[in-house]
Amino acid sequence: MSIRSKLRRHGLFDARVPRFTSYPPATRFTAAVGSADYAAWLGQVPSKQAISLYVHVPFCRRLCWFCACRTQGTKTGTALGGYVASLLSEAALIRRQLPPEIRITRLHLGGGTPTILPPELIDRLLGGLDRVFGLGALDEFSVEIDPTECDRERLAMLAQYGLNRASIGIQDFEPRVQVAIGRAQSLMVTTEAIDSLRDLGIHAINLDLLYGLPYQRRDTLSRTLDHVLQLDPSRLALYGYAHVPWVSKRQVMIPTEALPSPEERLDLTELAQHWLLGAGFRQIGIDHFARPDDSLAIAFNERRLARNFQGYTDDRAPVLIGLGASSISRHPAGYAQNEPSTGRYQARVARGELPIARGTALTETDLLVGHMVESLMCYHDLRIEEFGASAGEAAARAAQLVQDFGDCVEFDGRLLRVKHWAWPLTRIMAASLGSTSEPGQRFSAAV
Ligand SMILES: C=Cc1c2[nH]c(c1C)Cc1[nH]c(c(CCC(=O)O)c1C)Cc1[nH]c(c(C)c1CCC(=O)O)Cc1[nH]c(c(C)c1C=C)C2
Ligand SMILES: C[C@H]1O[C@@H](n2cnc3c(N)ncnc32)[C@H](O)[C@@H]1O
Ligand code: MET
Ligand code: SF4
Repeated sequence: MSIRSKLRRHGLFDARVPRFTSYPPATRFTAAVGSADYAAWLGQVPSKQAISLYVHVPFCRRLCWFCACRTQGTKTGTALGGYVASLLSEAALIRRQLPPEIRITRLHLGGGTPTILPPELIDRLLGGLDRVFGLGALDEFSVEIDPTECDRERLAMLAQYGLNRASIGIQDFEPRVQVAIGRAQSLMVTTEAIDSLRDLGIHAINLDLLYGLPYQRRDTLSRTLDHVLQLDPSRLALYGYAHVPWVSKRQVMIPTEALPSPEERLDLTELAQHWLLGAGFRQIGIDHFARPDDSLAIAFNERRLARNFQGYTDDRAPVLIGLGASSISRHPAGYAQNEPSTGRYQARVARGELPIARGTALTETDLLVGHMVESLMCYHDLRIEEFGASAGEAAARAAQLVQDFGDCVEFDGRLLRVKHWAWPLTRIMAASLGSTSEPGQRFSAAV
């Protein structure tokens, strides 16, 4: 049987599965977790704990039609000052629940478009966060950047606060694809943004690409990859376009008749993998690539990788505090998500409430399955000894994987490895480890 037929038999071309940026996935969060639970979790953070901060800026000057991120358009930017004030109030509310001595080791500004903030608001936000939490112990400070919505002044302000990694949205350079996804972005404006970053001493540069976009074909993707390699990033994310108009209404603008088929999507991702591996990148998990000297590649080699809401990370801090509308926080006890609506988020903060809308507490089983999902998504393998006291249960679940995916895996009782040809099935395998497919839940395509 051909590899394609085997992948088809295991459902690759029709399954819909979570992207597993968390386990349980965000679609399983409920109102059972609220502000009181979150306050209790903050109170349990040990003194001097390493903490990561994520700050969500849900505003964009443009609203690209393909985008499934939580964001809203703003022409004038009048809402930005009030939003930054809410972020700082929320930070103060959180700080009160934490022990006196904490260590913020990572800061990530995401969105949306954080670089929509003018320099004085960047200064107010970062100065404020520094006063509330202390940013003196940061080992990584990263920002998501839209090259069409940033300039030297804003980047220089970020650099003053220690910016040392940037993640730049590209998606695709082909003009016809850009028109179809409502996102015009020239190679020149992208190059200028990257040059400015390098001038400021920021050399850790990640670029985001998508496969599976309308009108994207092998020849167009090859041209995009050619441009991308000339930009010489240290890391690349190659996400599969998730067409989920029930999550993101503006995706109704996407011409669905021009979308590649699932089989063509597999072709496109294989083509890109081939190019990137040939250009000296290492593959990280299901959709990332890194230069061998990039911290993600090093973490992969040392088995220190983790999943987070940005995809992959070498950040192992056990506590992630998310600030801003729709942000998710992670504690050893569970996940808590803020109000997704910016208005409700700001109103609750103004009332002095931790603005939690929903979440999930983690059971022992969630922790084990989450750890197994993370291992499959990071390494395409499971090392049973890594599951410690739960090793017996992990081995039983691995045996179930062998039952369901026998030809795709090798298992000797201690190590389960997904065979290389079967890597595209990783999300499907991960989904089979736990109960994530509640009725009516509509995830993105598996390929
Ligand atoms: C960084 C970009 C993206 C994030 N999520 C998505 C993108 C493109 C896309 C996405 N999010 C969800 C789905 C559907 C389910 C799935 O296929 O896994 C897709 C395609 C679900 C989802 N993700 C988050 C939440 C809260 C949900 C539930 C649905 C909803 O709220 O509408 C969390 C989350 N994901 C991202 C961020 C930044 C984020 C919260 C801060 C990244
Ligand atoms: C933060 C990153 O998330 C990715 N992104 C945004 N929207 C989607 C989607 N619908 N499907 C897949 N990835 C998406 C983009 O690559 C962006 O740069
Ligand atoms: N908003 C930026 C861009 O589109 C960052 C990635 S999308 C969250 O380029
Ligand atoms: S891709 Fe970036 S700029 Fe475009 S709508 Fe999404 S968050 Fe905004």
